[in-house]
Amino acid sequence: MGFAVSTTAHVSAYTSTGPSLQASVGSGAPGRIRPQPPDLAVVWDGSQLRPLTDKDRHQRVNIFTRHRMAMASAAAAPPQAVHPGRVPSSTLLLFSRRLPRPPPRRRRRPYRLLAAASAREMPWPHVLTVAGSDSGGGAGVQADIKACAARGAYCSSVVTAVTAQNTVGVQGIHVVPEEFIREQLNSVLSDMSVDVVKTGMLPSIGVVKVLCESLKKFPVKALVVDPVMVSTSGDTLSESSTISVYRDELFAMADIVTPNVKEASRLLGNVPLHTISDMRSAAESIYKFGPKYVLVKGGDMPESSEAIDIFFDGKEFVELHGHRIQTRNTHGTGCTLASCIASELAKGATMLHAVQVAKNFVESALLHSRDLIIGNGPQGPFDHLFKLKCPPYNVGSQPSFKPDQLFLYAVTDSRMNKKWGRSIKEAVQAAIEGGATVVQLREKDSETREFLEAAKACMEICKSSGVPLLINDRVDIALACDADGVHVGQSDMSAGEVRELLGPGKIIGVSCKTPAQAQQAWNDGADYIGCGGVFPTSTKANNPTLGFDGLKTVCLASKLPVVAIGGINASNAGSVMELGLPNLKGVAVVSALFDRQCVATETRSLKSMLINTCSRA
Ligand SMILES: Cc1ncc(COP(=O)(O)OP(=O)(O)O)c(N)n1
Ligand SMILES: Cc1ncsc1CCOP(=O)(O)O
Ligand SMILES: [Mg+2]
Repeated sequence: MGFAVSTTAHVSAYTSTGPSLQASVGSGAPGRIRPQPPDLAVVWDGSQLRPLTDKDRHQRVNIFTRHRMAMASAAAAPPQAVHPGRVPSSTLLLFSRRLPRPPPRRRRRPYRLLAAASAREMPWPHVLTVAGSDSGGGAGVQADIKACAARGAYCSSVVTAVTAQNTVGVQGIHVVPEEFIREQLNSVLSDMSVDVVKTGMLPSIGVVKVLCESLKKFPVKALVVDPVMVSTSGDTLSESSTISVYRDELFAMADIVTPNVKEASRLLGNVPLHTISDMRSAAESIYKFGPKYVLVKGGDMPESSEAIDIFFDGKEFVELHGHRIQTRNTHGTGCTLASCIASELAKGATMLHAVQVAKNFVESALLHSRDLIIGNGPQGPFDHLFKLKCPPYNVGSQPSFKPDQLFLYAVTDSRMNKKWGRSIKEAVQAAIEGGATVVQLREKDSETREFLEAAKACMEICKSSGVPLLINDRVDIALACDADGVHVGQSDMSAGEVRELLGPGKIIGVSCKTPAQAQQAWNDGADYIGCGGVFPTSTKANNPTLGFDGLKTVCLASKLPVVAIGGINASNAGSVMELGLPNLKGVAVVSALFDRQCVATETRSLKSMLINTCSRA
């Protein structure tokens, strides 16, 4: 008897016997998750089964509530026979009665455990695009998937139509039957924890209605409506009769609607839109159809060196100014912009921020793609994944970070260096000599120019000894001296923004005191987290002490390797490492190394102590 368990998914068997549930012999291979919706979903809280709560829903695990009665009975009489020892608490269990082969000699049909998902598992921001396929790959579903990928969101797709299309224009359209669009929507929305739905080509009234019905059945965090009606080549993609249902039904459900000036004009009965003031009026009129925000895009407005968009939140207008990039490769910009907005919303951004990020992204992509040649027509596609070709991304090296480098993490301090009469360079040299495995320059008082000079000198030392050099807080200094990475705290630039600036090859650390911060660091693309202060410290003022309990809580929640910091020295570092937390990779130390006469000696003895402790464990 028992559960077949793997760390991320579990397949086993489960029987319902009257009002209570009992475990039965495990069957099926660990790690396989069946795609069909389960009949029963319950949460294992570490000691018993309980029904799902709203809180569970916010953990973004897949939750199905098709058989509420079954759930209720599971809660009413928790099965004493179930002791899934290795199933972590807060685990969502999904069961189905649909067995591949009904097992013999059982009076009742057993529930088969389909999957278990820990609430701690990392959510991946998820955008569902409901749009048409562009065979040329520049717009539609293809653009949406690339845009979401570039912005770090997962993108599922419901295809509403298949177009035969290239850089010349649209040669043919095959609309997917409405019932099959409904089936695709059902498949994705019933299973995949979609955060944001983004719409593109919705070819008919029926398709818009099917979408509205599905969204009522499966509500999502946000709906981004790009009212695609006519392609840039002038071909009609949506019957003009859909305009009324767009306005009356879909817009009312939308968080943002993103027409270009031509679309805005059509939505408003072909009113002429020539000026910024016309765009503002159009945004106001479209807002009255019910969306929370409107973005009227002015990229097509002639005779302007700028691409000005109007953002309206019902009260205020924001004029968003961008550069007009001179290129033929603009096919798919609308789809891309809307998908980027959707991705940012899925990641938790506010609407205006999402729009600004999306606009910047499109502008950068156009800039990088302006000389690309794909196809012979007047409208070429652009490169959504241009960043893969940008300098920090193509240096030919794999991201260099290895978690074991956190083992003895030396953090410099300008005041201590002054006190002991040594330069930053001398301090770093000594720490490396003593065996520091990574160095951080934490220079709170230095002038920028002086700091940069010192950082450049330290880079030379670190490079030649193979020890990564990270810069605390100052992304500008890190960029200027080509440091190996940056460490940021909760009030510094976010790790996501730092990643944008540094690229994937650099190391990014984030200070975290809570599981939520650790989760965010992971979402933002950080490489490690620093957690502390573990012990009281006078090096950093007003820094709460977490103690072992706090450190443990954060480590258990973190998907990233952790370095402990705060009041750590030779007498307590061993006890930190002896906590035996698998992702706790080392200790970060300031005063115990640098507020001492001989930095190299202190570093060496702390390292020996750590090595001894860890080799005993
Ligand atoms: C490894 C490591 N962990 C935590 C910190 C603290 O960073 P932060 O929270 O930004 O505080 P300041 O260092 O900026 O005062 C760190 N520097 N390194
Ligand atoms: C930067 C920082 N972040 C949390 S505690 C701390 C200071 C650690 O310094 P020390 O090792 O001297 O206690
Ligand atoms: Mg900081």
